[in-house]
Amino acid sequence: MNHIRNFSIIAHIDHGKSTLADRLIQRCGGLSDREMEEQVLDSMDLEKERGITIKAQTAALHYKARDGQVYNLNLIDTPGHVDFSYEVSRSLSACEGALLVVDASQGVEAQTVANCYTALDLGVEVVPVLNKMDLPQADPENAKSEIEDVIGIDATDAIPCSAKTGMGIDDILEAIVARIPAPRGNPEGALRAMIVDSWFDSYVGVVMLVRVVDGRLAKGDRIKLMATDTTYEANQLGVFTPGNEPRPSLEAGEVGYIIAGIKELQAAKVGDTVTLIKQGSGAAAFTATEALPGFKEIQPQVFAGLYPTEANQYDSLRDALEKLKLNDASLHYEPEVSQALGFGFRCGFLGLLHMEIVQERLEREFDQDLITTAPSVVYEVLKADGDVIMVENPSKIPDQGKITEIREPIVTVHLYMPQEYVGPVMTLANQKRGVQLNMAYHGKQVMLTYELPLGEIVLDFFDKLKSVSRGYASMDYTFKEFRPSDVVKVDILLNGEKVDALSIIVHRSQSQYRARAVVAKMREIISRQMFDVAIQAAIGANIIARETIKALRKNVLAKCYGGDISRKRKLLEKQKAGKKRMKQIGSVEVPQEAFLAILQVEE
Ligand SMILES: Nc1nc2c(ncn2[C@@H]2O[C@H](COP(=O)(O)OP(=O)(O)OP(=O)(O)O)[C@@H](O)[C@H]2O)c(=O)[nH]1
Repeated sequence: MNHIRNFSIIAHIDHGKSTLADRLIQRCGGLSDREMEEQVLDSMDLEKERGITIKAQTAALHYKARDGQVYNLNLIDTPGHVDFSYEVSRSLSACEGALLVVDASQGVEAQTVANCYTALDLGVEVVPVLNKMDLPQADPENAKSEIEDVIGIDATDAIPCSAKTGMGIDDILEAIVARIPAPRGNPEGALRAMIVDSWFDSYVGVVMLVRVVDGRLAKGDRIKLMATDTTYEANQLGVFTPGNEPRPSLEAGEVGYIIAGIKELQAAKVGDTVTLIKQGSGAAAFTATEALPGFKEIQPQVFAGLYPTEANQYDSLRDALEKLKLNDASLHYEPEVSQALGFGFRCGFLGLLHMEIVQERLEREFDQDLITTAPSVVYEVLKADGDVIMVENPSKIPDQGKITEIREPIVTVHLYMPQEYVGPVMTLANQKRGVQLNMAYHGKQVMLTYELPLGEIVLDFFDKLKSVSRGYASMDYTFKEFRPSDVVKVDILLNGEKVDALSIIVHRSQSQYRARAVVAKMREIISRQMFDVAIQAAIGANIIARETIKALRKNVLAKCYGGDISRKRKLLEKQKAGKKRMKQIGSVEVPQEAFLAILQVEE
């Protein structure tokens, strides 16, 4: 164990995390120059385009240090967005150290701060690295003082490097060996290995990436997953280099994979503990009695309806969701019927980004044409008859007369920002019905603690936070409780017909304002039809806002004179193409954007 170092890389987008990881892998002999051309660690196309790493991956490196000893360095990749903060905390907890990569020409950026605090909270040793030193505008002194002021760790020994030219790479490897502690844990104890990540492979089933904390696992051992209380046989073990390399066993301190014939990703939950089951005398000593700390059951936070634009595409949407779910345990879905949209699915996501990713993959990889309804959180409703129900779909909230109380989810939010943005961030949090709990200083960095309704956060809080702080503020949040709140359902009516898929839930104090804004936005979005279209918003039977889209006076073809067939055809084709992502509701054509009007309302 003395020769093992487990570390991850914390970096702001574009500061060079992937380039540095590839450089370390290359230096340790894992990659040829040709492979180096392709960045390896970000494997999904989508991730590349968005620049975020969604699936944690790993590489076991062998490094011969200046002391002549060979070390086994395990790089564990971490995802980088607030929706995935639980995964981040699990992958960081599998490490003893983390490289904090800061672009020396840019200085510290907000996104890294929250992850850095997570690492420090977990007792992970943070080693600052100043990247992009080859750039003429690199300013290492400034970057160092920002690390000290903003993050509050000593940056005297920050390592200057260039992932691009290779400068400083050996110094980083030496620092990993010298400054990051070797893993602790009991090699003789009962096996406890934490699932850092898991994914589905169509050939071998579920692959679990684990960090062995105590004990030892050998090929063929029977294992138990403690949270789900299921048992399997560990029929393949190995490490990633970053390609997979089979091993007969995994020892305490190591990071590697287990393949155990698991068919369903839900069985191998991130953060769960793997232990051993053995038969015979003294067998009990191999089975851990206590799981590793930190496991959490991940619940979807945001729900939205996904509907095919064409009714006959329902089966293919279901197949696509099924396939996506194979590799995304946090995606939930169940069939749902909407009067307006027909058959579709109510889906649960970790957050808005996760929702966007799923939607995009369905469209791109599975060729689905979708209508997505506005995202909503889950509400707890106490009905007049004493029943308590959970409601994930605004249109399913019972009529007002049948409700005693609606409780909305409240989260505790930590907001991190440089001092000068405290004012605007507080204003934003107050606007969103936040209650301030605390304010703490870390150097020039401030941490505000608030309680906020999750419903306000999922709408646009993150984007607003970024815009009021010029990108410098960051946040993380955890669920606290359901709390009674004066929220109401606002229905939207098109030509007098209630459209269930357009219902939203808002706080009563904002209902007038938001209803008016949504209706006005929809008037802009829905194009003129052959007849007048009335858009109304109502709470129960009370209409609280109204707009009218005036009928088109001429039809499209009237614009074409005489018999210019080709022009007519072009126009019609254009209309047809424009029909995509539209839904006929009653006699009104409603485009996708109209369903998301609530997201576009400015405060
Ligand atoms: N000049 C210079 N450019 C670098 C260096 N390291 C990385 N880059 C460039 O910076 C950009 C971002 O690098 P990435 O490695 O993709 O950054 P990342 O942090 O992994 O970004 P994401 O994958 O988007 O999170 C790329 O265009 C790299 O070529 C460096 O040391 N010097």
